[in-house]
Amino acid sequence: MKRFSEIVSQLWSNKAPLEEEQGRQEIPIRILGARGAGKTTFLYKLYFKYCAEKPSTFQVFPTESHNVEVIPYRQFAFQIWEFADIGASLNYIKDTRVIIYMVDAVEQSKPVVASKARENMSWILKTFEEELRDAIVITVVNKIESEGAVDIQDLGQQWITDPLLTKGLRNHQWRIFECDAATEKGFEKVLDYLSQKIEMKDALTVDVDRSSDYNTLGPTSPSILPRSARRSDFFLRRQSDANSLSNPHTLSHSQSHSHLHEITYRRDLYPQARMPVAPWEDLPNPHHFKDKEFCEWFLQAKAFLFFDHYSLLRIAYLSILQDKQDTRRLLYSLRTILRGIELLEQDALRDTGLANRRPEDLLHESIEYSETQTLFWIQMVSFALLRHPVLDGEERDFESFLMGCPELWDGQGWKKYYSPKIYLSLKAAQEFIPPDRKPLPNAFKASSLALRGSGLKIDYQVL
Ligand SMILES: Nc1nc2c(ncn2[C@@H]2O[C@H](COP(=O)(O)OP(=O)(O)OP(=O)(O)O)[C@@H](O)[C@H]2O)c(=O)[nH]1
Ligand SMILES: [Mg+2]
Repeated sequence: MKRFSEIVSQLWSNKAPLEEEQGRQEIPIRILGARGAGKTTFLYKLYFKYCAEKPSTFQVFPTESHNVEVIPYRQFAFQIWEFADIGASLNYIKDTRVIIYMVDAVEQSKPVVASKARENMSWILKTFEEELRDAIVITVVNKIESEGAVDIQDLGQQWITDPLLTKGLRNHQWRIFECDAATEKGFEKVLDYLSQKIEMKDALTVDVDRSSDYNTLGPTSPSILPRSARRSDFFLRRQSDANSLSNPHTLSHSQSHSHLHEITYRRDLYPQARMPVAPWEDLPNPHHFKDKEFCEWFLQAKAFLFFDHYSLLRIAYLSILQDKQDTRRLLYSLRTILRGIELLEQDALRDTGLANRRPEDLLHESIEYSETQTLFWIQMVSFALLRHPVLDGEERDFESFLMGCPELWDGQGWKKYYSPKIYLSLKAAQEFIPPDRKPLPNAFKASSLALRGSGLKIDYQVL
């Protein structure tokens, strides 16, 4: 094993003594990737950051076979190996806990290079499926600060829509990270993520007592919990908080989503849905957005940390106020976003090994997708706007609007109009069903009203 640090250890007096590595749990990590991706630079930038003073000149040469260093980080000693190419790594893949697949962000803009990387990764995952069963697999997009670098969201999208890769990654909680080894940007995110994952896996597999008690896991795995999802806001309860075992919507939840997932929309009409590829904790909390940002983010169907009743009312309000609202697009974005959140939740649950339970702490406040429920709330907001119209020239943000409409705060308000049997049914999730208890308050024709905010153009009969 060639340890660069052993060769140069005489040169720097404050190199971390080997004893410091002792007492830490050693974690084998393999960095794979095409030549020139920056694997050696990444390793030695880490080494100089955490183990030794950086020399005045630091030059990397193409790796002949492999390099390895031990980087102390938190309670771990990351034993990081990087290889010249895949061939050089084959004998070492089976004994690793982490695979980092590194790609060059600039090179990835070339379709041939990008597809080669995906092909290589698929091959590794398939060939070493058994050996890598418990490994953490991540992709690191290096040189992200360079001109011509790809957007990692786009790259992530390519990876998760590649059928072979998706198959290979299905048993891994794969994530994509960006970094720039030249400037050391993004290093901590990668190391923090790995530390956290390893900590969680160890807690589940080694300490049986702890793994059986979710509460003891909580503090050790903060990032999987949608912490910012637990709002302290005074209004609005979870729309589906009436869910219980006898709730037909709950029972048909997975079925309902899988069906909805099959609904196809004309992609040329709408921006392509972006599935969440960032680490869970990086997703934005919708309550932190200003109205305009929130609307833009939503209409691009980009992932949120959660999407609650409050967010639904908000997008309804903002889109009604826009002259060219497009309800189909709204439904499309909402469906995509909620599906993304559902996938993240499953991921988080799988991380905790508690897939068969829904521990209280993991419950976020996201609504579930339902066409009837969405259109019902759009209609309620529309009605509220009739009663509290926004005058031309008046700027009223959603928060102020909502403050004046307490009737919207209660997520259970639908019960006056619908029986739970209808409102929570699978059919209602898939298509709009008119209320069975009493008619919607403003079942008007959009063209018959001149007030701003009343021009809801929904192509549903009831409207
Ligand atoms: N601009 C920029 N250049 C980088 C970055 N990381 C590495 N490089 C450069 O990319 C080139 C290749 O880097 P290496 O670290 O040798 O890449 P490698 O993956 O180890 O390559 P092989 O050993 O040949 O497999 C070198 O010239 C590095 O200086 C980065 O983040 N930004
Ligand atoms: Mg190298």
